[in-house]
Amino acid sequence: MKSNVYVGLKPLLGSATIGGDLSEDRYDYVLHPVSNSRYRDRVKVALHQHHQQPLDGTREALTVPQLQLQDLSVPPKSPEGAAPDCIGLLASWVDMESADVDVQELSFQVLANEHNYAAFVGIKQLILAPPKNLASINRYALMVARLLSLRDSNLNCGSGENPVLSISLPFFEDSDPLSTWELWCTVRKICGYHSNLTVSLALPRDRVPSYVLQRWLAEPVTCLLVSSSIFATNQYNYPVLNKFNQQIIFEFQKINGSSQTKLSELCVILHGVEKYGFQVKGGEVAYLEYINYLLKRGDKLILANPNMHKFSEPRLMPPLDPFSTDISNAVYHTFEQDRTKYQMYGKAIKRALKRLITDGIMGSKRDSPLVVLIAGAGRGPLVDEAYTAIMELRVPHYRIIALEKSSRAALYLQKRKHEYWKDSVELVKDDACSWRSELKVDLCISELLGSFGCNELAPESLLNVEKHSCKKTTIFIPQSFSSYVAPISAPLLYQTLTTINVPNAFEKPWIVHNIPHCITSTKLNEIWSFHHPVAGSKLTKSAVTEFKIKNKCEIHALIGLFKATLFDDICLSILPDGSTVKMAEPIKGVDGSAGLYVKGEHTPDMMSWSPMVFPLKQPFFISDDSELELFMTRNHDQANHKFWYEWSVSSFVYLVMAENKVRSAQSATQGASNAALQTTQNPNDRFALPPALEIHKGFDQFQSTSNNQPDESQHTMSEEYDMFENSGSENGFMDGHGGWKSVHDIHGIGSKNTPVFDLQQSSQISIDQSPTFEELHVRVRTGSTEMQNVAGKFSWINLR
Ligand SMILES: C[S@@+](CC[C@H](N)C(=O)[O-])C[C@H]1O[C@@H](n2cnc3c(N)ncnc32)[C@H](O)[C@@H]1O
Repeated sequence: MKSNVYVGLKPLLGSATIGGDLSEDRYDYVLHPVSNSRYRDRVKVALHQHHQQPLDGTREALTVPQLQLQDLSVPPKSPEGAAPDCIGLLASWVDMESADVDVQELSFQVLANEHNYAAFVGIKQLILAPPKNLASINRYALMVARLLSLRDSNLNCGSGENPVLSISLPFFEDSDPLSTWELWCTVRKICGYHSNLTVSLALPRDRVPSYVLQRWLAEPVTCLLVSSSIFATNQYNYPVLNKFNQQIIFEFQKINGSSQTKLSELCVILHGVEKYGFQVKGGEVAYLEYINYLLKRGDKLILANPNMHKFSEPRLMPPLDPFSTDISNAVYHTFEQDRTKYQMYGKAIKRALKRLITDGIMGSKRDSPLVVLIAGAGRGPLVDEAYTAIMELRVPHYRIIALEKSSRAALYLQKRKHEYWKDSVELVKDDACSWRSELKVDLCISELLGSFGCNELAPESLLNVEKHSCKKTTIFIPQSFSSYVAPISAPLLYQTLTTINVPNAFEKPWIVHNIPHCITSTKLNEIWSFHHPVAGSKLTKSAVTEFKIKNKCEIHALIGLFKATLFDDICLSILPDGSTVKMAEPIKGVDGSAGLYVKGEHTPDMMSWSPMVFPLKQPFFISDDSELELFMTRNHDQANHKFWYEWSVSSFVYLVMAENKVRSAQSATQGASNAALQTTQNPNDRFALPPALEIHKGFDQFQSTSNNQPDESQHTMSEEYDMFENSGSENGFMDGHGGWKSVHDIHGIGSKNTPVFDLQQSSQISIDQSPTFEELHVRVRTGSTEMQNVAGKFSWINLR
């Protein structure tokens, strides 16, 4: 197990280069601009000369000079150097979003030169300044995409591994806490979810809403930028971080870089320490010592808590199919490590046996023995639990039958029978689906549960036993189990599925182990459940379920989870702790009242099941205050011996309209196949609209209505030079507000050209609510995905 969290420093601009300053050796990384002001000046001259050429056919293409040794802030490293590794800062004085094609080209060439140099000398990561203007975000993103595509040419000419490009952004903005995430989402989408594109976040000055933190935890964050200005001092005048920033670092530490495909590490980068270092006890180095202390404390906590540790690699696996294939020995071995699961089973078995005794099903002087069946015994751990319980309860007359279809697992059962069970367990090597016996079972124990509950076909497997070998009083362990779903944002999952060498990977369910994801709905929904005996109930299910989505998000998949009631109140659950769960049917509380909502709780320390996901072929963007409707099926096709799932989602928004407007809207949408307009006059049967109705415009909408394009014909020389003049020196962090300040300071962007993403101005439209007409709530479909795995074409289990 390895921690992949490191500490870096951005030294004062113009201070010694790598290895020159001893204090830098205490860091894992130093952050340096790739080129210096000399290069900027040379580029400036080149542009000037270009513009002085006559505007006729003789004008030569703009060519930016190559980097010279004197232009470099990061000189080529000698291999024997013990200096810390370098993270490069790309030039922030270029204008990636310029409408002037010359400036655009110049900007690209500068960044490309820096990028190619970084690739050549082996710099693993380059940090890019944020976009300056939301209205021209497409130009920014396309420039990033162009830089990322340098990859192929570099690799072809043997220039070494291309560096990761990391866009620096504030954690959030007060006016719209997800606006910086949305910006990132737009850029990475345009860049095709490139695996070399990551984000570096400036730790905030103010508390982050938890949904924003959750969102970022699933994104490929490679650096946390920590300005010395956000530190407070403790009673001894040492620099310390606020609790919420400590929490942010800890949460990212738990992720341990596993949200990225390339670097798989996180660097906490301190900057500006020279500004306040003299004011705090311990000086500049006290900041580093404090971050090291936080990371050590975090590591200890993580290692002490098995539920927390994410120090193992993220993995994507096809779900196990113990129904139609045999499980490998290694998988059995892994199952058997989970003591918690067997302890829960042991408890449930003991309690069920006691119930059978008190109910008189088996009296001490009974002639017929108590019959316990373990259906799908594997290598025997549940037989152990049953045997131990029977011994402890001194059941005088019993039969234990271990039924297993795998002949290899049966070999282990045979060995165990002689060594541990004193030959008092009967072994049957057979398939539960066809097993016939004269016996009637009192207690039927099985563990045929998948991560989605029913996906390992427990209902199908036990049907025959229920029909032929059970009686009315038979107790089943588990008694019942339910499947739960929720939409998730999981960029790494999407990236992995686009590159994985599996045909139709998006049409199949997967098991995700340690792949960071964020549940984007307010609740998880129970979708269906099975109660043993299942005979008489339908094994095919079809469900429509709705989720409320409060905050804009991009959905990559549906997560599937389960909870099983083993016996009474003894449960196994992989629902996330603290989640709110909406049940399919109201359930009775202890006070007798019925409710739809319960709190989810993961069985502590249980590790056997990782979540299942049903991927979406395309990332699905959903705006604030939307509803997501999931359609899902579980298909048991007896005639064709085939089992499969199908799924698709649609998004809706609710509008409040005056009655006459609804009528005109309805006629406008008539015949439109992808738009559904439904009205309801009862606002309580759908989730409530915001009290003062507003339509929160999404980022895309802003782009399409923006009129901010500069008039290219009015381009002047003075504008060209602004690009160079605005690259002022670092300002104190204390004198700025908002998260952008910290990001700008990292790049030395002066206050004069502060990018203004005035989302407030553009994000809301008020609707006149004067109550002239009766208000109607209108449900408008805003998007739909394709139905996936139709008819089990790509993913199915053979029922034969
Ligand atoms: C998920 S494993 C659990 C095994 C055991 N409880 C453990 O913890 O190792 C399910 C077991 O049931 C067996 N199994 C699945 N379907 C079966 C069937 N129809 N008949 C008999 N055994 C079955 C599999 O071979 C496998 O050994």
